[in-house]
Order: sequence, then C-alpha cells, then structure tokens
Amino acid sequence: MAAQPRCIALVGPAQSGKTALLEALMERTGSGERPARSGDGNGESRPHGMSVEPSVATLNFLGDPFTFVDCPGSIEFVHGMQAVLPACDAAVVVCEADERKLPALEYVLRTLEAQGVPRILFVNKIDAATQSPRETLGLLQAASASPLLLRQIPIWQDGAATGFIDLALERAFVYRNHAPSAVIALPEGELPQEKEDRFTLLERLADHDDVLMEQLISEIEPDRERIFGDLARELREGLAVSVLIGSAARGNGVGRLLKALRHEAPALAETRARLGIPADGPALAQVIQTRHTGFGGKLSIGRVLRGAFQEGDAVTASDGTGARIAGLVSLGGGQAGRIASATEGETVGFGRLEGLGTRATFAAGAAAPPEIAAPPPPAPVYAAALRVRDRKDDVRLTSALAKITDEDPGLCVEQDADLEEIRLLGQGEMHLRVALERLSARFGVAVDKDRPKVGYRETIRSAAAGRGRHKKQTGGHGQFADVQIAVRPLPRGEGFLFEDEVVGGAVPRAYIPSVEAGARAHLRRGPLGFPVIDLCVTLTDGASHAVDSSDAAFQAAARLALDDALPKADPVLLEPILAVEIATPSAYTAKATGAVTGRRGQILGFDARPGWPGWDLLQAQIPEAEIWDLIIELRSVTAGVGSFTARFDHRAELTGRPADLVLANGLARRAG
Ligand SMILES: Nc1nc2c(ncn2[C@@H]2O[C@H](COP(=O)(O)OP(=O)(O)OP(=O)(O)O)[C@@H](O)[C@H]2O)c(=O)[nH]1
Repeated sequence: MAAQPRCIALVGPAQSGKTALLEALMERTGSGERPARSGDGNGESRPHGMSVEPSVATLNFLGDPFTFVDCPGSIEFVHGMQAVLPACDAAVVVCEADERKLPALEYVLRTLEAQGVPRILFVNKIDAATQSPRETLGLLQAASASPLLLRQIPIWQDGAATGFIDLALERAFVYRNHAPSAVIALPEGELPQEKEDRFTLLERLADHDDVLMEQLISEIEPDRERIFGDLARELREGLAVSVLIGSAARGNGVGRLLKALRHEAPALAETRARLGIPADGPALAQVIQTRHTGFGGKLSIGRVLRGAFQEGDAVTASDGTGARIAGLVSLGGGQAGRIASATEGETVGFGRLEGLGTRATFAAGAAAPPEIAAPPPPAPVYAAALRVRDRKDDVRLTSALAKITDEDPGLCVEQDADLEEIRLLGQGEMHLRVALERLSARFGVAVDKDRPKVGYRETIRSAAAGRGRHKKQTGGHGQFADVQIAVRPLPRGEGFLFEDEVVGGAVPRAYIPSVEAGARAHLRRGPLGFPVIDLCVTLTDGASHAVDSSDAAFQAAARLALDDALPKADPVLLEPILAVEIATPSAYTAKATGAVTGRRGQILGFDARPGWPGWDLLQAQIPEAEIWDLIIELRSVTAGVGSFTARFDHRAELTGRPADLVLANGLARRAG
C-alpha cells in the first residue's frame, strides 16, 4: 500500500525563497507544473513579486506522495500561514543567514513552537553565502527556542559552496545545478571540520539518548539507524530543529531535504495525536484555505485527517453547519482535476461547502466534530474607506466583499452607519491594495479607497439657556410654539438626557415628547458640525396656542432653542481615544514608545509578552485620528514584526491646533 500523503508547510521570512524551493521540489520530482494559486488560475505570475496567499502543490518522491503548501512570508500576508499549520505534519522553515530577517524568523518559529508543529530549518541561498554555517547557526539560534542541529556543512572552493557534507550520513556531495547532487569522496581537507561538527551533532542527540551517550563516551561508532532514528524523534517531539542547507534557485540540497522529510517527518497518525483526534470515527478534515472563483464557485482546500470523503457526501462542521460536497478536485502537480474521492492524508479541493470558512473542521455525517483549534485571525491594523467608482456596483460590492473576506480571514469589513462609510480592514497598505485588485479583477467591482473618517463628537463645557419661538402666519392654519430650555454638561459617556421642568402647563403634555424629539434630531449636528453628546437638555418654560400649536411646531421651536443655547455653552470637540496594545521585540520597545508619543499618545506601561521570550507588550492610549498609519511606522522601527490591537476606550476633549485642523477640514468638506 502506498504511504499516506504528508502535508508540509513551507514557511519563513519574506523573500527567503519559499516559492523558489517549491518550484525546485517540483522540478526535482518531475511534477512539472507550477503550483495552483487562488482562483486566478494556474501559474499566475506574482504581480507584486511576493506570495500573497498560500499555494498548494502535490508531488511524488520515490513513490511517497507529498503536499506542499507555500505560505506567504511578507508580514502583511503571513497570517495566511496560521490556518494552514494545524493540519500539516511538519513545516520547512526557509531562511537566510541575514541578521535583518532574524525578527521575522523568530516570529515564524514562535508561531510554530506555540502550535507544536515539528519543523526543519532550510538555510537557503547557500550559493550567495559568505559566512560559515557555524556562524550562521550562532545567529539563527537566537530565533529558536529549541536547539538547532547543524546536519550539513558546505564544501567551499574559491569562496563559493560547491557541495556539502551530510554529517549524519558522513557522505560528501557535489552540487549540480537543477540536478541531483553527486556523491564524491570526503575531501581530505574537510575531514577535521567534518569530525568536529559531526561530534557536536551527535553530542546534541545524546542529550536525549543515553545509549548514544554511552557509545560516544566509549568511542564506539554509533550506527546510522540510531542517528536517523534520533533525528526523527527529535523532530517529532520538538526537542531539536535540524538545519539543512541549499540553494532553492539552483535546486541544490533539495533531494536531501526530500529524503529527510520522507524518513523523518511525522506521519498522519502522529499529527492526529498532536491535534488530539482519535484514529477511529467518521471521516474528518480541516479547511486550510478558501477560494472563490469569479463565477460563484467556492472551493475549500482541506486536509483529510481521518477516513475518506466521496463526492456528494453530507458533512457537518464543528459549529453544526451542514453542507454537501459538490465535487472534489486534486490540486496542482500536473494532475489537477476532478476526483471521485479524497483519501486519508490527502489535501484536496472540496466544492461548495457553503457556510464553512477557512479553519472549519468538518466530518462526514450529521454529527458535529470537536473543533481543531487554529489561532484566531490577526486583528486588523490598517483600514481604508471604500468608494465604488460606479454607484451601480453598490450591491455587488457587498457580495464581493463577503467573498474576499471569506477567502482571507486577515480581512474584515466594517459598516459605520454614523459616518456612512464602508471600511475594509486588514494587515497593511499592500494587503488592502491586493484585496482591491482582486475585487476589480475577479468580481468586476472597481473601488477607490480613502483614509477612514474619525467619529468626532462635540459636547458643552458650561450651562446655558436658550429660547426658540416658532411662529408662522400663513393663509389658514398658522404655526406656533415657544420653547425655553437650559443645557448643562453631563459626565463623559452619559450621552443625552432630557428633563421636563415645566409647571402649570405652559407647554401642553402632548407636546413635551415633540420638544425632546426635536432636540434629539437637532443634536445630530451641533454648532461645530458633529453629533452633540454628554449633555442634559431641560425644558424650563414655553408657550402654546390653542389652534396653531402642533408637534412639528414644537420640534421646530426646540431646534431654535438649541441653536440659541449651544453656542453660549462653550462647545468643544471630542475625539475617540483607543486603548492600544503593542507587541514588539524588546530591542525595539523604546522606538515603539516613540511612535506612540509622536502621535499624541500616552504610554500606560509595559510587560513581558507571555510565551514570547524577548518581546514586550506595551499598553498605550492613542487618539483614533492618529492611528490609521501607526502600523507603517511601527513596522519600520521593529524590523517589520511589531503589531498592535486597538479598541475604543473613551472620548477626550480636543482643543488647540489639532481641533482647529479638524474644524477647518470639516468646513472645507461642507463647502464642497
Ligand atoms: N541567491 C539565491 N537567491 C534565491 C534563492 N532562492 C530564492 N532566491 C531569490 O530570492 C527571492 C525570493 O524568492 P521567493 O522564492 O520568491 O521567496 P519567497 O520566500 O517565496 O517570498 P514570499 O513568499 O513573498 O515571502 C527571489 O529573487 C529569488 O530568485 C537561492 O537559493 N539563492
């Protein structure tokens, strides 16, 4: 029986060569075609020179089937990896000997460590390396909680790596571009280094293997089986991380990587154990990605973690949602096309699982399976207000947005009824740009984006009185109402209060609600141009006319009375202040603090970030008006990895120059 397909994630910092590695893997295994990418069709060139979503390819190596999922590395798209990881058997972390990318590498490794995903490090771009692997390892170790095990060392000739020695195998290879490396005799000159590095590797393995420790002490040569057995166990148990070297661009080191995965990567049974899934039970899968084609077809990419699914099977997700598999398709690797069933371990496309999103766990039958935990999507850090170019597209925009947010859990949509604004929120400027390109290319909805508006309010700082007299004598029925009010400030957050202190029926009972309604409506726009809040309006006196008074007349008089009172009550702008939590490597905390204070923000304190050694969590308050591009500055001062979450906290008075600017902008907008 053929082995069950393994599913391996390719992850790592931006531009480290994950896509190049996937292409090299496919080339090496003769799986010709480029990996399938989202709905835009196979082999789409990458318009922005980076991966913006996971792409999946299946291939066969020496009879063993593999699915590789090439995950984006750029910080604005890296969240695409989160939903992929739980269902994978292992991850290959593609990285470089580049100190500047260390925080990004650490971010990826912390994520894998937190989820307990077994991992191998592939140090790429050995063709351009200038450091010895030991130096590289010293650098990279800082990013990994588990010890790194150097398993290969390069053979140098005239400053370039021309081959490598595999320390576990004790065999030397010479690189051949885009072809398997050829075995050569261990070069004499490399022997002392090889002995030293191999001993270091074995010593590390002996930390968890007493027999091996005995053998090393007694200078008995351990057999290969034991060494490979230990390497496989350490990978599975996360005790250590093997480090392989190579060049994806030249196809060097790719065969050894495949062999390591073939022999050492955990099989599905172990992945199930990691996820707490019993071996027995109905067929079970998890959705790692969702794709919508422009023509209404939804494809959920899922890994089968138990059993097998057939086309037409009824399934139930862990939240109880039921669906039917409309069709099954294989992914990439040249054989993309309809298939009748999906077997255990395979990663395939499930057609039309309506109501099931990325991360959904689903099982065959009517019973809801327990959910496989996947980390929640990242909180949005950048927003844009959307404006359709053609008003006719308003309705289509809503359904297209629903589809792109279904595909990409890092995106979300917010409707602000007050400000009459639809906002798209995501992980950064480029993330939103790509999303809008998708809206236009795939759903034919052309959209422009603006900086989101800020929900300013206004209030009053002192008490004042006002009078409104509405009187119209036209033809037959006249209109008459006279209203006297007092306004006074209320504590922040209390909103609006209406009191009636009229005595002796100066305003008839029936018209008191009219005064309140008129006041409420009028307060939607105060003297500064914004909704007025945190004030009490008291009806103190008034007058009516037996024939000419009406609900409308009293509402009009209430408005006039407010127009009289509010400007005398010392109106002031209120701006929303957000409670912000910033996560950053401690080395950049001081710079992150600077980004807060430079935005009229206030630092409340900071702490160590739980589970992230070497990181801080900074608590701050920042005005909403200043936060829209905070992420851009934050990333630029934290080697790209700083992030934040924000929520509304309170409103604060805004005075002086920033207030003048808001008011001037408001006037300019009103003028046209
Ligand atoms: N010198 C050298 N360059 C490489 C190697 N592998 C990849 N590159 C280059 O590194 C750049 C990034 O490669 P990609 O494969 O696109 O990187 P990626 O990790 O998929 O990028 P993202 O998914 O956007 O993070 C490209 O310019 C590649 O040509 C390698 O082995 N050696």
